[in-house]
Amino acid sequence: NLLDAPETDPFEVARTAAQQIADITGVARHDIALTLGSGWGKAADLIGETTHTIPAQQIEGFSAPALAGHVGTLRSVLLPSGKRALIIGARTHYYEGHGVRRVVHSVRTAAATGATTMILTNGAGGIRETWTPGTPVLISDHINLTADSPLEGATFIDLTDLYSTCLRDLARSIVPTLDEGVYCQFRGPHYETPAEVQMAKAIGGHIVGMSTALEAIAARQAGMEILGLSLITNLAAGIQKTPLSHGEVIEAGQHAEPVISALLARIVAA
Ligand SMILES: Nc1nc2[nH]c(I)nc2c(=O)[nH]1
Repeated sequence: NLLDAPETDPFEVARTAAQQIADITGVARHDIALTLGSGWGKAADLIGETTHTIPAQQIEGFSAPALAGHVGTLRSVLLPSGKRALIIGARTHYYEGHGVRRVVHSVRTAAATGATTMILTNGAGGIRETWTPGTPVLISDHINLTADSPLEGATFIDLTDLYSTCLRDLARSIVPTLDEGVYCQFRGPHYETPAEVQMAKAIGGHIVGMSTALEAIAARQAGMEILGLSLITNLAAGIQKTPLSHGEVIEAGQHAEPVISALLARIVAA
């Protein structure tokens, strides 16, 4: 993959990818982009009319998906407002070991298509006991525990209000019961030990996951306004008394799907 070569300019690859998307879809500019994580896949069908579905590996810099439950496609969706949404169903996770450039390529590509709003969704573990599996929560801030960054060189970027207060207020105006929390991105692919979950809690985290933080930093670098949403599919290790199972996680996501997809559709329509 082009992005693996150090001398490659990742923004050049994103511009190429964006041009390919424009050529294939005939859509010169997309206004909003959404990355749909575990449990959020149905939202694409509810937010508007999909006019084009592109296998992600056809686009420069994207690779085939590594995880069951994730589809490797890019979709152009016509919203009722006439605006265009780019739906990224081809997330690369940091734990795949392809490097941080590949993790954030989809965000950089979305920005290059013209999108100014980035909605990042994921499936995650909850530290708050009140969040039963299937609960969607707004991300208010993040703690990046990957010890990595998508930024290269002396690019000092401010991350204040990274998860737009304005967009969170909008989401809450639609669903007042929406809670929020601080998202901790771990490297994975292992889930946290109970001690690590207690550490995350002690440092101010409420949600544990393996995505999103690095993507949000890249979205801020691209000047996008960001909304983050986690679907709590399990209580984090040690918070619940039984061991975690990937099957349980997928099942909780599928169960919550219609509810959270409708929520996302209403936020996008607003
Ligand atoms: N790190 C981490 N990632 C997750 N993704 C999902 I779905 N559940 C979890 C979890 O409990 N921990």
